[in-house]
Amino acid sequence: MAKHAVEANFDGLVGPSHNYAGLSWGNVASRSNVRAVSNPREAALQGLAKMKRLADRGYVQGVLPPHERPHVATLRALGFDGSDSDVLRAAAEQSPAILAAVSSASAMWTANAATVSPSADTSDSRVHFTPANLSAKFHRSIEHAVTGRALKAIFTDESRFAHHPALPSVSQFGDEGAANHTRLCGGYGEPGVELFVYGKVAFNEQAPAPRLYPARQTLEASQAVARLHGLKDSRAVFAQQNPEAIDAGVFHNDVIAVGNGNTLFYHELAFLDEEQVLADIRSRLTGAELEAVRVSSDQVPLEDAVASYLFNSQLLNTPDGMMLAVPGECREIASVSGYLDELVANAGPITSVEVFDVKQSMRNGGGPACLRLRVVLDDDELKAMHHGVLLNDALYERLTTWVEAHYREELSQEDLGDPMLLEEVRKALDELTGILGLGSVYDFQL
Ligand SMILES: N=C(N)NCCC[C@H](NC(=O)CCC(=O)O)C(=O)O
Repeated sequence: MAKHAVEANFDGLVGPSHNYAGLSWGNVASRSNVRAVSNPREAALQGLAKMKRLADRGYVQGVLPPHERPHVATLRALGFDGSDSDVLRAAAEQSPAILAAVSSASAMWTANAATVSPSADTSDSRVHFTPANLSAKFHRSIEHAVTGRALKAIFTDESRFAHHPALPSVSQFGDEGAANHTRLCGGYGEPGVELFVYGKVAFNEQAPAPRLYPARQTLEASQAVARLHGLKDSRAVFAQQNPEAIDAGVFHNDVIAVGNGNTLFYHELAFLDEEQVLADIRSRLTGAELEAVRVSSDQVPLEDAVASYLFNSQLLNTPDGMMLAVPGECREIASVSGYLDELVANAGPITSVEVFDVKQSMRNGGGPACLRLRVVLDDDELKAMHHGVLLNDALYERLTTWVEAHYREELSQEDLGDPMLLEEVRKALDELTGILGLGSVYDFQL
């Protein structure tokens, strides 16, 4: 009999170095806000407010810590030397672009932290985690070591949780984690269908691929993760993302589709072969019929979907149907706002829409769904994990006070070489691992 299980959402706490460096070619928002002055404090508080609202609604809500940025260890590996201040000064003078890359707070987008397979789907009945190598972008490729440490510190019991290292960090195995992975199921505790969406086939140059922007995820990476997690063929579907969508700015599948339970909410241009994707899911899904909520280009043009991040929403169960947690930008674009009104008026699986303000993150191309990693846990697994990262009123208050004490309200590209920033970050993060009870996860703590 299937066990009772819940979907826990782990949001990335925005780090104190949150800034706009235009690092992600192919991500329209990142490029259009390059060099804008950021507000790290507001960004972190917006993220915490989202977590709090969802925790108050009864969802299991966790927090994943930000990473140490600027990452001095990476600068040293690239040949900058001397004291930490010397390293920062030299990087700022010789290569502001490298300094910006090692200063990004991009670990906040935890949909890219890892791929997670629930125990109901895996051959050894453990929850499997593979941190994403994020090899497509230098600034993100340095995340997986600390991400892996944090996940191991939270999910420690080896009899229940299996941790794999990230895939080899080369473009052929480019892996962007849960942003290109969604799970359809009857109930969370029942075996589900894991949909892996890839942008290109690495070892077949004839296969369709985007022309303008990079495909960050390969089929080979998705298949490797499915193998590592012990997913049977009957549990996994591999589908190619529509190259046209990637070239329109859909750099991850979660910018054009989101699934929850038996429901797949997607744009008609999401997949290269829509009919095949639906057929593959339908033939594997047990215990429920697939509800395909398809949005046509007539209803919402692709460019409006990208600009509003309509599909980068969280799709959550409520006692009466599903709730779509959308970014505020969805109400600013007429086609999308009108579509949302129709969606809830129709008698479909999505019965309500709630708006969340995550503008600081959105300006770097990160909506509500980018900010969270979903981990389905049965009751015993939930009991076994480390509870210090689960948000309750007390933790929310503590983290809010912590942000207010340590975060700046303005950060420009010129500030990244300031040795004081590094000191502030380390002091804040050292305190944070204490608040969350995580032990030592950062290089400067080891
Ligand atoms: N869709 C999901 N799941 N995640 C969104 C990630 C946004 C992130 N932006 C950035 O890394 C921009 C950083 C900058 O330009 O400063 C990225 O492109 O990888």
